[in-house]
Amino acid sequence: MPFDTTTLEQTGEASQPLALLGDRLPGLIFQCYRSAEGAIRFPYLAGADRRVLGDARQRQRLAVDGRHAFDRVHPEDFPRLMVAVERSAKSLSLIATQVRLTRPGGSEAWFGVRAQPEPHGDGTLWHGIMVDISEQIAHQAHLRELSDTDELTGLPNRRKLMSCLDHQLSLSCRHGTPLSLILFDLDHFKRVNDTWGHLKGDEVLGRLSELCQELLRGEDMLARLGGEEFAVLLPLTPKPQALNVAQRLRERVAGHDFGLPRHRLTISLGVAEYRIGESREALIDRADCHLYIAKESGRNRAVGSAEE
Ligand SMILES: Nc1nc2c(ncn2[C@@H]2O[C@H](COP(=O)(O)OP(=O)(O)OP(=O)(O)O)[C@@H](O)[C@H]2O)c(=O)[nH]1
Repeated sequence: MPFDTTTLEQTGEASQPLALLGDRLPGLIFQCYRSAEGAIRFPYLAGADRRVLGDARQRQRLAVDGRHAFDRVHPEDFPRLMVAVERSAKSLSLIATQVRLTRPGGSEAWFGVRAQPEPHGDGTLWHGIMVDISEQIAHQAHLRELSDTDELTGLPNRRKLMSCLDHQLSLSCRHGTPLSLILFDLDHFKRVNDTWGHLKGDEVLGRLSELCQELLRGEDMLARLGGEEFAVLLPLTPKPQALNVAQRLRERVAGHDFGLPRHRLTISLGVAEYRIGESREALIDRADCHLYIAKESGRNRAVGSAEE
């Protein structure tokens, strides 16, 4: 049965309040029809945000050929949206997803999409709603950032390091690329707190973070694990190069004046390169074991193997 686009708008008197509401509704209500051959049309569009799909003329065209509506979807979100549409058409299940759309002026907005499908003629008809959720997405990003950041130093915290480590380990496994981890710890930091006070200790931790950050490449991740313990994740880096980085960090800290009268600060470092297939914990344990050896063998040194 061919799809009649007029029937949806000719629903009699009862449609009058709905049409008024539709214009003012902060969002977008739509019907989307896809034929068995894959042709897409938007026979019904309403709501204040319908303008996201273009001016009146452009929207009228969508009633005949809806492909251009998808030009507004962010390229990163497009495949996910298409998968959701396919799955929904096949199983007649609700589409519930989030996509970025480019408004006609060029600005980008996140929309939450919900659409219920039903078989119609030889194709599928969705009844859907889209709401601008940009503020919620920004708020969520802010909360995520807070939960991933160490308050004192502004560095990524342990939680963030662990999730990046998981990601980098899977890349390393898949592509066989090297990956190294440095764990380091300030030597005798307790003395700093005991002698100059906790506030000065905090200041030292902040300055130490800046110093180390300056030495590292953009793709390396410096994180504070807690207390006076830090980690550096070095993607695409085999152990000899990671040991070089560790030595440079050590020298940089030992040569820096932290403003502590007659006192120089040093760090001890443990370095380990990821062995394809080992667990995250095993890698951390090996780096930690090397750090322990560095401490035991006199501090202010970088250790990359258990034999040292
Ligand atoms: N100021 C400050 N001190 C901290 C913070 N977190 C941990 N510390 C201090 O770091 C010190 C760590 O002491 P220890 O674990 O004995 O280690 P250390 O004195 O550095 O000795 P080694 O690691 O063996 O060289 C303690 O005094 C903690 O109070 C912090 O956020 N701020």
